[in-house]
Amino acid sequence: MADVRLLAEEPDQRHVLRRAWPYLRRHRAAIGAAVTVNLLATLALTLVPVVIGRAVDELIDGDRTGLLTAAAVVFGLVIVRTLLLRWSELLLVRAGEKVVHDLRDLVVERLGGTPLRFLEAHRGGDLLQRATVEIADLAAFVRGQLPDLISLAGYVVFATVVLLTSSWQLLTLLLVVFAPPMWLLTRIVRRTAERAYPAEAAARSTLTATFSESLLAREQLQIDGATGTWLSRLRGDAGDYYRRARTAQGAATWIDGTWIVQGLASAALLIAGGVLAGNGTITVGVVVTFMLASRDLFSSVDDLTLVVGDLLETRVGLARLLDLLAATGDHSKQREISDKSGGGVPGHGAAAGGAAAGGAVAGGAVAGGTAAGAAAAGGVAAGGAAAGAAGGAAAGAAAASGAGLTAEAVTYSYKAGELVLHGISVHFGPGEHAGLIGETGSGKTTLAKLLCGLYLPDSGTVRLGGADLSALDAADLRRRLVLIPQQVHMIAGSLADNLALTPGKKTRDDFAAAAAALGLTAWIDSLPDGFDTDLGRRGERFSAGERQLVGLVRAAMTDPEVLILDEATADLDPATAQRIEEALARLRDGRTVLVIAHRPATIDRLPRVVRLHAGRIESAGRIESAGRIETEEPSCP
Ligand SMILES: Nc1ncnc2c1ncn2[C@@H]1O[C@H](COP(=O)(O)OP(=O)(O)OP(=O)(O)O)[C@@H](O)[C@H]1O
Repeated sequence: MADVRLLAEEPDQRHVLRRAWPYLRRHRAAIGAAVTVNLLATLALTLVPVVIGRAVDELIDGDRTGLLTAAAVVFGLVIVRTLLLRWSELLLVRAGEKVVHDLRDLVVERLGGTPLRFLEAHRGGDLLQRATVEIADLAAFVRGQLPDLISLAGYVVFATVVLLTSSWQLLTLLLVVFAPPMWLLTRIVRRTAERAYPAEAAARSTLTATFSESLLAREQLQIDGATGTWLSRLRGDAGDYYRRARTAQGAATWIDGTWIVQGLASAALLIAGGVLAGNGTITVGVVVTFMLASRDLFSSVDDLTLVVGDLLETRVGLARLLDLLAATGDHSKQREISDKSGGGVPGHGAAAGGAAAGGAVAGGAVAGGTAAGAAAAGGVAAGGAAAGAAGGAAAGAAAASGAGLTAEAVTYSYKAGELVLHGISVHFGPGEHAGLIGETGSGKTTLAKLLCGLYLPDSGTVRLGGADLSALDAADLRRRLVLIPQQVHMIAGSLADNLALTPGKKTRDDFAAAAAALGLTAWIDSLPDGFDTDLGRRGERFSAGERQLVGLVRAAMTDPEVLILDEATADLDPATAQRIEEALARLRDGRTVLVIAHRPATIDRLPRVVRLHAGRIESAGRIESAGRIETEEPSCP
């Protein structure tokens, strides 16, 4: 089984910020400005107890003007702090929202480009949780707690400096009475939270996944009478989440211990301050400054512990998000590397290395009835030459149109050690029309997904016009090779909304022209609102056959070189089957078409049929279908 990096349920929490930095770096100026303004606001607040302490001393000395000046300065500081804080909040929220917005875009982009195998290896609900809820939690933290976190942390630092400059004796006492128990409590909270929060997040994700699967499978569960069994599974997951959430809440109760520590520290400071002021070591004003500043310091540390609790929770979400970005980033990196490795074929078979084989198979050498041009291209051309020979042998269907599609010794497994395809070698020549048949589970759909690049083979190669699929640019590949699956995916909305899901921008005229070209105008006109017909959620008002008609119209607009149709097995009423056959007949001219055929009528119409049996091409097997008997020779070397 080819490597797919699986997401960790409880990803590594270490160095999360450092790992997040590459995604934050481009916003560093905005973040830096916001943090600076926030710290200036905090500094203004820190100076208030100092001014009040001075005013008390001046009052004791009988200087009433000093008191008035102090009152004015305090008022000024409060105004400055309020304005600066508001400004910093706006800056922080703006910078934070930009980061979150970028992350959201990146996740959507990465998930869109990630191999199907990766998506299939994970529960949809888990991916959804990471891509939506965890980003939303991050956004809420940025908006709600991040400004507080910075200003509280800043206050702790500034207040410590103020206390140190006011009285080292009282600061020493404070450090002895307050710091050790606080350090111990914070450690306990951190330790318990580090265990409890990731476990809670993982359990929540499992519950979301189970819940979303119950919604998706609701019909099936009711039909099978399995609702009870599923509900007990859902209850089990909910119970597990409840237990872990309680443990996480238990971790938070440790935070209340800080009140006791603060009370003890205040009492000790008051007594020591009184003694020191009494013997003239410090002034009463310094004691006042100390008491005010230390109260603010306590409540800052208190708030900080709470915000740090939120921070730890957000860190878990961020770590899970980074895990998703790293895993999906690995895939895009792989594609990037293969794009740069010289196999990239931006156009139709025109790139170094792939060019000769691609060009030859796609239209040149083979059309002229010789594989000589391809043979001259060396290594890559070996596939092309063989392909040319095989294409020529393919019931004379090889035309000077479309591109040849070749599987060379392709293997694939969904689970390690359990091969579903055992070294498939097959070639469909340019312009050839062929069928792929075989019993249920023989691997037809899997082979189709490999042939169109949705899966990458564990070993072996798939070539389009001689070029390795994995080296082709993804967007180019999607334009050149279209797969219409058994269950065409539809989105909520109208027929027009669904038809618009093709590369490039398409207008109503394009829809109408494509439908007309496939002989489907009468069918569109028969729909209640034509192209505006509402198809319901995920197109559930259309049968599987009608969805395939939508797929065929999309394919006509994309105009690919190769079309693979995985024929629907269900819901094919005679009228729809007739429409599909007619549309396909009109669409197949000038391109390579492979149909995974289930119905005898379809098989009969195909000039060549390849049979799969238990993941192997049945060598020299006899293909029997509705009165026709052919011999299929493996057509790849
Ligand atoms: N996503 C998947 N994860 C794990 N196993 C899978 C997956 N998809 C298919 N398989 C297994 O791979 C094997 C081949 O399945 P595949 O769908 O390719 O067969 P098929 O010939 O197309 O069948 P059908 O005619 O029923 O569509 C089967 O044993 C199937 O259970």
